[in-house]
Amino acid sequence: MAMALRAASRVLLRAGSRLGRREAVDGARRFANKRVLVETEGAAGATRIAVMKFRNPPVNSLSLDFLTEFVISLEKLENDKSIRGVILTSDSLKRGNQTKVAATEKTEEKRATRDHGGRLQERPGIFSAGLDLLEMYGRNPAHYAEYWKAVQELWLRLYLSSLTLMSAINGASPAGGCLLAITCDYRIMADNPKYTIGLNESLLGIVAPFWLKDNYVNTIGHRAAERALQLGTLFPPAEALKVGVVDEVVPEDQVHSKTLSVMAKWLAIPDHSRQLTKTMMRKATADNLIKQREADIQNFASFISRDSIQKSLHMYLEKLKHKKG
Ligand SMILES: CCCCCCCCCCC/C=C/C(=O)SCCNC(=O)CCNC(=O)[C@H](O)C(C)(C)COP(=O)(O)OP(=O)(O)OC[C@H]1O[C@@H](n2cnc3c(N)ncnc32)[C@H](O)[C@@H]1OP(=O)(O)O
Repeated sequence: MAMALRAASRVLLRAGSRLGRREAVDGARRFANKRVLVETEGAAGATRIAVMKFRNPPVNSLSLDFLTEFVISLEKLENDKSIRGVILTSDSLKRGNQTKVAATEKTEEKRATRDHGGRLQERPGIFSAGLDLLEMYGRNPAHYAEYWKAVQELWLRLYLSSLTLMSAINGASPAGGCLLAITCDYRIMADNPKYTIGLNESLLGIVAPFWLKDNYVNTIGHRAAERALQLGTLFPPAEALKVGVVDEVVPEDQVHSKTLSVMAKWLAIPDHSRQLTKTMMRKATADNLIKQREADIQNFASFISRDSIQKSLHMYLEKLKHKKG
């Protein structure tokens, strides 16, 4: 009987659910899609916290597949009544023995950093490189529309989430990476001057959409957002803290523990009053997009299809490819 149970549980653990794999690890629970790993902490029956780790090599860009998996994972957590708080972070760790594959190799796999066993690796020190430039360059308008709908969906889900969301920013966080962070209720950033955060779209020759601009204004205020958006400012941690893009800066090895302790304070507040307050603060901003979603998709598709914009993106991609260091 015991053997049969063990065999059955092995089968269950191996079986991939529609949403991804589910495993039991050291008492904690986890499920994983290919690009998002979700680990939950806390005893069964008690309030639990989930940590969503991005692992979309090489730079956690928000590709269509990543956005889809992210939304599925978030929905799953929203539906789990024992989960009240979620931490967004990158799975990218400093690892040794990495080799950057030649820039002349074009496919996604080949662009990634690999270890000596040839396995794909995240590049270290990146929270998220933002929207995937390859989803916005050299594709057709139908693809742009599909992609933008997915970007909107993720933003709406995060911005209106009833969960307490925190970001543990353990790396560079430009543009769409900053978007992920500023949808959260609280942001803690690693104190590493190599990491920057902000909306740098203007440097790429593109423009942040109005709803992202609104989210930024709600976070850092109108004047600071006006200046930072025009200049495409990427703030190092100390400046990000000063302007209010992040709420705390802590030594890199304390980002996770600090986020957990802040989360515990937030979870001491009754859910219903915190959630109603959050909705009161955010609904108008989200409704502004909801009522004109389709027009926003069409605007994006036609804007990004323009020759001049494609040319800017091409130049930016080339610059990234040939940059030193
Ligand atoms: C009229 C108004 C209408 C409204 C229309 C709206 C318009 C659209 C607005 C959309 C809003 C856009 C938001 C965005 O998020 S755009 C993306 C912005 N992201 C960036 O600028 C980040 C660029 N990347 C970097 O700065 C660095 O890569 C980074 C600091 C993240 C990491 O540096 P590192 O040195 O570690 O790694 P590499 O630079 O060598 O990069 C490794 C490979 O990854 C490729 N890469 C990097 N970023 C991206 C990306 N965002 N998407 C796709 N690919 C990316 C990079 O090219 C390297 O590739 P190779 O190995 O082939 O060289």
